[in-house]
Amino acid sequence: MAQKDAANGNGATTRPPPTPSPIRFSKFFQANMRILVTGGAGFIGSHLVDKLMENEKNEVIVADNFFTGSKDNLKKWIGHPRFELIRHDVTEPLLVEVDQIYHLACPASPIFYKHNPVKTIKTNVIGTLNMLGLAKRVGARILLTSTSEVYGDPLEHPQTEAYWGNVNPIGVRSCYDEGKRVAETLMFDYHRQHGIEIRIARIFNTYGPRMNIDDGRVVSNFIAQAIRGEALTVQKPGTQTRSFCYVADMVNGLMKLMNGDNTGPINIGNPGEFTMLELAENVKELINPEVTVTMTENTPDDPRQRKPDITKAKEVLDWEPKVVLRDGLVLMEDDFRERLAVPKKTKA
Ligand SMILES: NC(=O)c1ccc[n+]([C@@H]2O[C@H](COP(=O)([O-])OP(=O)(O)OC[C@H]3O[C@@H](n4cnc5c(N)ncnc54)[C@H](O)[C@@H]3O)[C@@H](O)[C@H]2O)c1
Ligand SMILES: O=C(O)[C@H]1O[C@H](OP(=O)(O)OP(=O)(O)OC[C@H]2O[C@@H](n3ccc(=O)[nH]c3=O)[C@H](O)[C@@H]2O)[C@H](O)[C@@H](O)[C@@H]1O
Repeated sequence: MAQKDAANGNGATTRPPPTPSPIRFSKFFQANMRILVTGGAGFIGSHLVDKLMENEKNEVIVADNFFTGSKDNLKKWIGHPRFELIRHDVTEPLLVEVDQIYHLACPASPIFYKHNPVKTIKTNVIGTLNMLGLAKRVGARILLTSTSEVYGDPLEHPQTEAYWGNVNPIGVRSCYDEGKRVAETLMFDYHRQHGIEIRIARIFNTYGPRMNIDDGRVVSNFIAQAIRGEALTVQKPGTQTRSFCYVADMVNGLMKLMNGDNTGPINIGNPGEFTMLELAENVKELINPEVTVTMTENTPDDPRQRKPDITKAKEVLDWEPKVVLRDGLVLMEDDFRERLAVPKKTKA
């Protein structure tokens, strides 16, 4: 049946979605849900895989080129009969029989996505096109992890999904934020033209265990610096804001979106908003009060403020984040201390 998305305000679809493979209707078919996670060796992807694998009815396939991800993040599943790991670059077509596709593959930290901007935009555009082609071929539902960066340097605050954004189309961040905007366009065009079942999550800054230690993003930088006893590098002016979501909350939101009825786009994030100076003070107080805070140069087009309006997520997904920043930072500290081999000092 054609998916009705009038409620999402995006116009009616013109065609019904493709039917799944005939084997689905075979009497002896083992009715497991086959789920592809692109970018599943990365930070959010590997936490999502852990959660999906908890359900014994799920078979999970990860496709990743290991640019910023690692097999280490998935080591507990390698060899498991319901799990497969494929070294694959999403800029090349992929043919697998699956029911759902979580499409996460894309470098996310600004230092990585700016490293090879042409590759970043190819990943967003050709990669998403390839995954939509796969969804069309096998009749799978596909979820795209878009980003709050589609709002650019937002002039509306907080950001609702109705805001069209303020994005520099030719700046150094454009490979990522314009790339994700085109990816969203492709998703809706495949939905309207071919009836593909789509879901779009607009993710706001997410943090937690397993982030790359030298990832370059602000939470991982500050925590690693505090543990190593180095100065926390606040980029100027330090009054810019972000809203940080703990990864377990994020994964719950993504799964609710995938398994619900609304195409999105839906903001998934934690509305608790902090300046970078406030974040540094929190990390310092919780992890190492002896470190100093140093001001460093910023990069071009850094958004000055960002905070999700999550009214839609609450209403249509019955989702809201549970972990407050100070609790999440402590959970992340334990993981970083273990990987950096720097145990917590015990009080004498
Ligand atoms: N973490 C955040 O704060 C955040 C915010 C907004 C959106 N997102 C989106 O969520 C997704 C996951 O982000 P993350 O924080 O886990 O980042 P990450 O860098 O840890 O994970 C990305 C994964 O994609 C893989 N990858 C990159 N290019 C690929 C390609 N061409 N083919 C196959 N695999 C490829 C990487 O190797 C890595 O495993 C991304 O799409 C990102 O844009 C993340
Ligand atoms: O949530 C999102 O939508 C996007 O957020 C991040 O992009 P950004 O907010 O720029 O993330 P960071 O690199 O962590 O920077 C956040 C702020 O911290 C500042 N910063 C960063 C690093 C640092 O050491 N010190 C510091 O003050 C930056 O100037 C910036 O203002 C992610 O990296 C993107 O993948 C994601 O799509």
